[in-house]
Amino acid sequence: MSMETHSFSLGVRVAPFVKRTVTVYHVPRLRNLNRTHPAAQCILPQPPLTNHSPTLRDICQPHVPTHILQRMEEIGYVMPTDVQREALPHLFSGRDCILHAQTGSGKTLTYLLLIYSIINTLKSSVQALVVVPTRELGMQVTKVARMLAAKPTGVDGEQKSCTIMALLDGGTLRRHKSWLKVDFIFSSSKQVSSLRKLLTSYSSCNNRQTVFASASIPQHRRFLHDCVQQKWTKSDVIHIHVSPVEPMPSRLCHRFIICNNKRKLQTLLSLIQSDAPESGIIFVGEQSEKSKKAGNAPSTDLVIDFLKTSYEGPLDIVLLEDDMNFNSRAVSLLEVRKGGGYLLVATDIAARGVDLPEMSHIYNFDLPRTAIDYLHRAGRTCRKPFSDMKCTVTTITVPEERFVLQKYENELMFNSEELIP
Ligand SMILES: Nc1ncnc2c1ncn2[C@@H]1O[C@H](COP(=O)(O)OP(=O)(O)OP(=O)(O)O)[C@@H](O)[C@H]1O
Repeated sequence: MSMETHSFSLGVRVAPFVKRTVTVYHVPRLRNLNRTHPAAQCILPQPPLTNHSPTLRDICQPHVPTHILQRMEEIGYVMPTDVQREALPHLFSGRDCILHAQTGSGKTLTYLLLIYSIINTLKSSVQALVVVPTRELGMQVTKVARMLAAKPTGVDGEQKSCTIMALLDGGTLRRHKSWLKVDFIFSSSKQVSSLRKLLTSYSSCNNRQTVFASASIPQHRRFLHDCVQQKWTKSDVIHIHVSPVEPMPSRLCHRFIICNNKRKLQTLLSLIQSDAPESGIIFVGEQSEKSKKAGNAPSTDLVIDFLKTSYEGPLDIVLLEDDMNFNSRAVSLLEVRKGGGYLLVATDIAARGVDLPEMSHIYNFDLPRTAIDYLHRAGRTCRKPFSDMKCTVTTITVPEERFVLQKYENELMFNSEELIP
């Protein structure tokens, strides 16, 4: 099972007695499934919003504390996105769910509203656990959770806001230290086995509510079957699949440009100069072990050095890659979140759920390794629900790789427009 998951613990002050625990796995990539389990139910999209559509408050009112609803509306969350409208009633009913919806569609708020509908901040023990693949994501989900938990403006009532603690890199819960280490994408068997333990030994699917949230579940029926067979979820788990025929937002414009390897850097510069983006992410492939052994500089350094000497535009150039230590990565993300124009040169660590709503341009300097990686990189843009902001993903490819991009187009059902250099 190759899974990436979101993991951070809501360290709220709660009592040993727990009404219901919630465990959420924001899992951007799940193993393929071939069979539908009879008990599992698949929910397909409902009709689009009309002016009589329920607001988030209408959907959440009986379940989520008023002060959280007030904060939610203060932040600007008024109308539900499709996944929120479809998933929340099932989540509030206590059902295990697999939330399968596009990147940037609001899955984080969906499971946080469920968590706030359940935890009791006057009692002390851990009542909810969110598992994410990288520290950046853990901090991001923590930030949204803290925003929702803050006391609404002008409310003096007794309602105690809860303390949100991100347990990153081991955290204080000793017995769970092994799997609270955040900062790896569950790909190796060792990492996946610690996740299996989390799913099956540290707690049972019968004494918790389990939610998987993902923008990509290739052959999702098989994953659904595994969930029930391996007792990761209860047998009546619901698979909520929003926009099943459109894995990526329709307002995303895909482009590609063919050039030889020697011209890639210059081609990137010309693209940035002609697009003049307000901000952009330039995804670069991770350096292979062979290239490291040969003492070559990583592609990220080559791109950064080239842009620092050749790019004369107004945007700051920022680096975010796996090999950086956590503090340097946190500084880079802080830099980018400050707003203002920037070009973020990044490896795929920035492709997992990082939320930069103003991002409009994505450049694949190196081709993503898989179609799912393409989807998650592309998903770093088009992150403003209800907005018609035009967003583009441009892939720079050498002639012999064109067929790979075509394969991704077929798998993810999109078309790319060719730019002539
Ligand atoms: N109901 C809403 N109304 C307006 N904006 C929303 C709403 N729900 C979420 N958002 C915003 O949409 C953006 C994307 O939300 P979020 O990060 O939860 O998406 P996601 O589905 O988890 O994406 P990914 O699959 O990439 O992790 C965020 O900036 C969030 O603030």
